[in-house]
Amino acid sequence: MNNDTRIARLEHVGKRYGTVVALDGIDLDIHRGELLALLGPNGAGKSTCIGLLLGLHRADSGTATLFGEDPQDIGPRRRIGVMLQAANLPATLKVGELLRLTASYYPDPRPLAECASLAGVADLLGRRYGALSGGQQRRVQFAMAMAGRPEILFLDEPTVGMDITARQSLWAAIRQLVAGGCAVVLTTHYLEEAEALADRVCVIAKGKVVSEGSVDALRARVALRRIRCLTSLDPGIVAGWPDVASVEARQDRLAIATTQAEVVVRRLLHADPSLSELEVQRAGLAEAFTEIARGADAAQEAA
Ligand SMILES: Nc1ncnc2c1ncn2[C@@H]1O[C@H](COP(=O)(O)OP(=O)(O)OP(=O)(O)O)[C@@H](O)[C@H]1O
Repeated sequence: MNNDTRIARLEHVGKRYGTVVALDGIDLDIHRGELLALLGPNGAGKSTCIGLLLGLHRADSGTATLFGEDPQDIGPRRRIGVMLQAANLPATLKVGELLRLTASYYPDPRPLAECASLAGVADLLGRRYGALSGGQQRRVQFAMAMAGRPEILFLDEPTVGMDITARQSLWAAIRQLVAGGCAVVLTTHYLEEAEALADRVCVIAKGKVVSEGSVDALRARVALRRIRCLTSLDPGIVAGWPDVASVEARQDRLAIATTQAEVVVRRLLHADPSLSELEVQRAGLAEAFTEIARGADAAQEAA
């Protein structure tokens, strides 16, 4: 990607909390208008990366920059929007009041009605924040995060606690912001969320980037494919065939994992001519992620 489009950077950043190494010389670039998903197990260092770019912490070594400046300066901070995991907002304020207050911090705020409609909180404006459900509160936080027309939006696990409809409408709103040129840095444990939204995925483990690329590129690293079918074949026998990595059986349905889908499909059709509902799928991001994390662990043990 073109270096001129970089708007936020971590360069060789190290960060410790006492004896805990949270970031171990990490490099990360965020480019204008992209949606970058940060993935990684609990404690990998994702929130610490975001905290450094927001100017909430200082790096022990290396540098963090936002629009080429120190993230603790007010200039770059006016150009970002944030939705953190924990938001401590005054419970007695009404949603409309919270949105107006947030807009007042910015030189050219987005109109309140637009924020409310994008975040799906237009019908909550008169309600007290503290009386909202967890999912509704998250949507209000999202509306606040975009109030200043940010050039980068940091979303730390934004859809935790949301039902499926709320999650999908938040995804639609995120897509709309990205289409309008806003960069988004998203951390999530929902891999289908990264799969649905991300241009680029960075997998972090133990304070380092262990893998990086498009969703498709990461998926392609996993050669495994999954065959599903309805068959009377004995799962134990299929599990013993060459090239079959695993077999899961539920009643007459089999799910077979293999790197040689064509070979196994041919053998299945030959062994059971009445086999039906055949499906072959490439592994998803979830499988790729598990394999990358396992590979990173093995590399660390070998070092
Ligand atoms: N304020 C703090 N004091 C002490 N240790 C901390 C602090 N914040 C984070 N850590 C430690 O730093 C490491 C990285 O934490 P971080 O919150 O960045 O991980 P994460 O990838 O965001 O995890 P999660 O997916 O659980 O949110 C962890 O070992 C965590 O315990």
